[in-house]
Amino acid sequence: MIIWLSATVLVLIIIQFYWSRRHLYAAAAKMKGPKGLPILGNALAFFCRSEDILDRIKFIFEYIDNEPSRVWLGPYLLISLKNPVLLEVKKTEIHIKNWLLIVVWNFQKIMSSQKFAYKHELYVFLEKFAGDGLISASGLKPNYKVHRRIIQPMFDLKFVTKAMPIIHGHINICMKKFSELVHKDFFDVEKIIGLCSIDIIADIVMGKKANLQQKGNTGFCKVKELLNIGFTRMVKVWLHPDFIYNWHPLKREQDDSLASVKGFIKEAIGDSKVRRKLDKSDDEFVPVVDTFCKFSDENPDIFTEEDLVNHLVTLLSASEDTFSIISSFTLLCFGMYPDYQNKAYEEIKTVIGEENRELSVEDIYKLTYLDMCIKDVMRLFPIAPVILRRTIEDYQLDKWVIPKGAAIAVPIFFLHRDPEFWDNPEHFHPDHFLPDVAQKRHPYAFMPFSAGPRGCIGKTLANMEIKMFLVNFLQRFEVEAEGKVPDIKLKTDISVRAKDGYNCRLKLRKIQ
Ligand code: HEM
Repeated sequence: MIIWLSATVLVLIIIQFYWSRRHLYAAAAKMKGPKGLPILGNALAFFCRSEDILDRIKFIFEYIDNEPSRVWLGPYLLISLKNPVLLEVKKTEIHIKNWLLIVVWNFQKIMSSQKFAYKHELYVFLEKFAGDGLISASGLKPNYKVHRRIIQPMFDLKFVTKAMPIIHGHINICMKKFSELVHKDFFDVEKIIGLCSIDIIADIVMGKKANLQQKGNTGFCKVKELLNIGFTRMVKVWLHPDFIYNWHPLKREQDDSLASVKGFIKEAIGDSKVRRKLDKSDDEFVPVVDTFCKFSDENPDIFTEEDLVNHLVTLLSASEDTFSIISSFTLLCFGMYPDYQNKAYEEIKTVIGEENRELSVEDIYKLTYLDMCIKDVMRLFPIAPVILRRTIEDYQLDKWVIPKGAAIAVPIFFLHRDPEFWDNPEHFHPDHFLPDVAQKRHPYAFMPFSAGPRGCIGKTLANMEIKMFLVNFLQRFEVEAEGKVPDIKLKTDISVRAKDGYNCRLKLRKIQ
């Protein structure tokens, strides 16, 4: 009797579950997409080693053409919008006002619309350690917008300009490390740049001297590990239920990494309290942690102690290795395509000269060819291969319905290599960004920093760091690498990376 009753209850629960989601199934049935299994959908594609996840994402998305297409990740419906025109939905509104018929072309852009500025439920696995930090916050709670409005201006050009001498100091140390490796065998440049990247972020965001370039990697704080664990959990649906995950070795790793990160942050907050008691002139650089702590002290209701920690975890994770990954990929590309490297160097020689000196914002803005090179690197190797937005109401998109509760998946990696928008999609080809060529391209065909209200707040800082690094590097060294871009094997955790490292060989530049 009890078995019969339990079975009936279970069946009723399953029916109720499917019935409540019928609008998702109806919408998905009208879309193309890879075949999946009942319940699991396409989730088993990710039953693989972590380093093969990008290949599996590629495998799934290669099925997908320019129409909205569906992928089921267990119970989650992801709708891929690969066509940038669909990311910018044209909707006609007709109003009758004072007997006049007014037709309004309302360009409701998915990427730039507040209506689509909500992160999908899958980000909850990042929220587990970064709480309502900007990257993981769904955006549904009112404090998201308030916090974004407070934090975004903290990374403006004024902040970056003041940070430039500090960044320059760390890059100088990095150059000394590179000069020890000149004319040696191939080595992974990211191992050197990565430490410089952490030294910079520890200094300008956390107000701490990590000195990893001098001391070597001493474990620092395990923020990268945390992000990777969160990402693994996002894509592997069998790790979603807490009762399974809590027994998995990743949970212990997560607890251990979180303790290390929070310990580091608490220390930085303590140091900040001491530092803020000292008098400072207005021109002096103020690390982000001090601005945060001051704001939190003055507005404890808006910016609680918990918010403070969550935002610092987020900023550390967003900035710890983004600079080093893009700079390393750029060196790899320059090594593989020496003509472009020479052209970038010639521009630096003309604009800045051959002398190593502190750079100004104006210097950096004049380096238009270098800018084109970096953009093409970010096209080929976007940090985030796919981003997910949540739909909060049914949305009619041409003949399709994007149902409430589905995720809009924006496959940035695939947009960036779509032959419809790029002449030479699989190769490093800075001419993709010649002004007259770029002008003709759809703006959403290139989104390395995402776009709109959930776009990256660290864009100016990242661009400046990368360019400062490359100017200093190219003034001193020539880089060589084997193969061409299609030979670089890629993987992704939270960021796209080179599977086999960024192996380059250095020569001292001959100054003519
Ligand atoms: C080359 C370097 C960088 C790239 C390519 C990059 C790219 C991105 C992308 C694609 C997103 C959207 C993520 C999503 O929607 O899931 C994002 C968001 C974000 N980035 Fe960056 N980022 C870079 C550097 C930085 C740096 C240095 C910082 C810190 C200062 C930073 C802070 C953030 C934050 C806080 C968000 C979340 C914004 C929000 O949702 O309100 N990023 N970034």
